[in-house]
Amino acid sequence: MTSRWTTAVLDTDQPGGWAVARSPEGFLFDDNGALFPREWLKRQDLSILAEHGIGHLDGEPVYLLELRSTSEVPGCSWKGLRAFMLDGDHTIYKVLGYAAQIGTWAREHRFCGNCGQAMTQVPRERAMYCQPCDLRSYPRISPSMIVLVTRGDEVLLARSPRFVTGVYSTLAGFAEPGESAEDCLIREVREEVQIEVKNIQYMGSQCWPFPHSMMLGFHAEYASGEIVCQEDEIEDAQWFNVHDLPPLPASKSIARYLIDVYVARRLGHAEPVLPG
Ligand SMILES: NC(=O)C1=CN([C@@H]2O[C@H](COP(=O)(O)OP(=O)(O)OC[C@H]3O[C@@H](n4cnc5c(N)ncnc54)[C@H](O)[C@@H]3O)[C@@H](O)[C@H]2O)C=CC1
Ligand SMILES: [Mg+2]
Ligand SMILES: [Zn+2]
Repeated sequence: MTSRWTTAVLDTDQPGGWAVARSPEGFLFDDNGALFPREWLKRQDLSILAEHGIGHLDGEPVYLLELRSTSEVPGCSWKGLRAFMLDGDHTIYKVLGYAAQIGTWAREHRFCGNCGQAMTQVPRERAMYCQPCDLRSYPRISPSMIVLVTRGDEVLLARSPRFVTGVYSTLAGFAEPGESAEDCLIREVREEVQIEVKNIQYMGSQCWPFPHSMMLGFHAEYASGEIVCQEDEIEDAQWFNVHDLPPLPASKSIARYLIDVYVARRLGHAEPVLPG
């Protein structure tokens, strides 16, 4: 099956195509969704910081208008990326997730980190360039490990104070310089719950554009230790029986996938598919 959405670096001097608009309040949308005819959108009263050609949807070029501030557009409203993930078409969420990552990165790399001078967009490449330093900055991606630790019929799930009330999820954390994926996973589980794990198995990955994580998902078995929650980071962590699980993360997340796969295996059900 060919993908409906492919990323590309498009020339913003070319006319036509679709456009999405992103402000501090999220993406613009109306009854037809978040994609607007680009020429129409550019005639609206928007405070455009930058324009990026980001790819093709069903063969049509798509651009991002990154705005300085939120403006009123008649008949339209603004909505955050998370809401598009939860209730929208998955392909549109992929377009908007990519747009959000490019918009954030370009906005945060307008000036050279080495000399402080203004950087420029490199034509035909997704990079910002500082001529005096001959320095290119590419979109930032932050690898994060996410792991479901299990002990027979039990799974280890935890709550961060940032989660929706009642929801428990798998453990996760950002890789630090000098670490392998496995080193990071072992350290994060130790730090967050003081548990040791064994038999680490890679399960799959997922782009998580909040704002620029690349989630690498694993399964690991419990080896030793008693749960001790990390202060401030982990509000509660428990072993839950697969027959008696708490409220879980959103169905399209890799956290949910890791849990659903394990439960399906234990109960002999069909395995779910990880949303790309
Ligand atoms: N897609 C999914 O199913 C899930 C995704 N996640 C994502 O995984 C990522 C990591 O999870 P957390 O438990 O929050 O991480 P974590 O356990 O490493 O703790 C977060 C702390 O890491 C530091 N930090 C923030 N950004 C960083 C970066 N880019 N590199 C290194 N350190 C950084 C900050 O001190 C922050 O308070 C987050 O982006 C989170 O949204 C987490 C759970 C589920
Ligand atoms: Mg964490
Ligand atoms: Zn420079």
